Amino acid sequence: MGGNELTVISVSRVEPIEATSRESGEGLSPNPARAIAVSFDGVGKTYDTHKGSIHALKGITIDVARGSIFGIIGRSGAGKSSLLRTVNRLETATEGSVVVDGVDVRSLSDDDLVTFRRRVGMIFQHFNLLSAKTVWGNVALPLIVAGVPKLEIDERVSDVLRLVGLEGKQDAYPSRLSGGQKQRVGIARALVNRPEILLCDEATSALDPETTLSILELLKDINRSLGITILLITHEMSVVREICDDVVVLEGGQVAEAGKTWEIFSKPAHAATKALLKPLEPGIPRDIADRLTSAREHFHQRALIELTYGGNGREGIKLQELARVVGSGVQIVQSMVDRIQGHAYGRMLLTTNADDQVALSRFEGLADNVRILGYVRDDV
Ligand SMILES: Nc1ncnc2c1ncn2[C@@H]1O[C@H](COP(=O)(O)OP(=O)(O)OP(=O)(O)O)[C@@H](O)[C@H]1O
Repeated sequence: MGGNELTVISVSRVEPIEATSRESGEGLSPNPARAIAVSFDGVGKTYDTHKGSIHALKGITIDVARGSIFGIIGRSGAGKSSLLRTVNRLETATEGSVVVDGVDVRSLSDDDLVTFRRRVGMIFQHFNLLSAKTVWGNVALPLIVAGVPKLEIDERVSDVLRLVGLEGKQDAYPSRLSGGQKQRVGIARALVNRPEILLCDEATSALDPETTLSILELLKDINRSLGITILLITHEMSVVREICDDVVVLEGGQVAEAGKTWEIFSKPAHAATKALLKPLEPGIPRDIADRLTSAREHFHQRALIELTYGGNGREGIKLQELARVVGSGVQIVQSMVDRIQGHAYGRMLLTTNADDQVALSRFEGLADNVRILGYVRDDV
């Protein structure tokens, strides 16, 4: 799609998908039962294979807020897909309950399941488009299967194609589309039934970074303007940081930790979360790491001090406070500050020739954590 990938989509031009949450104000409802879109309660999943039973999920209890974007992360094999697929019963939970907008998914008859699945759209990493059908044919298919009259199909398909930025592409075949355009077709197909929930299984993993950003913008737009709750699996932590309100970290089929994205990212508690977030850590610059010693070997060496902040509502390091302690032989050698959901978090590396205890007490109060990483020669 080239430049078109960056088109900002205005969703206000199309009919809102059946009033569900924010559109109708339900997302602000004081009734907590109405504020939950998906409730997993003690969910377990066991696969019986010829090699024995695999306990993919154990005792998963989490709520997904209506109108939120909810990230599911975890290492390979942690149970992310199994959990996501219990929502539209592509996999049936073998224990506990999955309640979607008040419907206990496990109790649905086959007929009711067909109707229910129209309320839950899904998009996939590899788009799952039918190559012999045009864009129009792919997007219209769920409506044709549901027996919707042709005129209405035409109207709804052109609405969603406009929504995802694919006007004029209805006659193209998937082989003629870029990865980003194919995923837009996948999103249009998922939205054409006017779902209340959208499940995304690694929806951006096959896309380049620029296209990923444009698809994330589109998902955010859909979530905000149409109030659709989004459950999203990804292995890209930058995707979670970019769009998820809440996140659950799975490990070995269980919940390792769950919470607001900014809290989990700024203060990861579980080893699995720390491992997943490691690539986002700035690390120690190589030239400094190479010269770092664990003990002060002679008085010329300066202590390398790490200040980390975030997760406590602190708005970053105040320059005024920093200025009070800097100036006396303190050098900033690396600094990173970022914001998630309006909360600052980050890390700063400093060197100082002050005595360890003096240095630590000086920087205490400036950050949430202060520690000496080692000692370097004074020519850093
Ligand atoms: N249909 C199946 N039959 C048997 N075992 C399965 C099936 N689907 C998943 N599993 C097993 O269940 C466990 C969880 O798999 P799942 O695909 O849910 O994890 P995941 O976190 O999504 O992994 P990945 O990131 O690699 O896709 C794994 O041990 C997997 O091998």
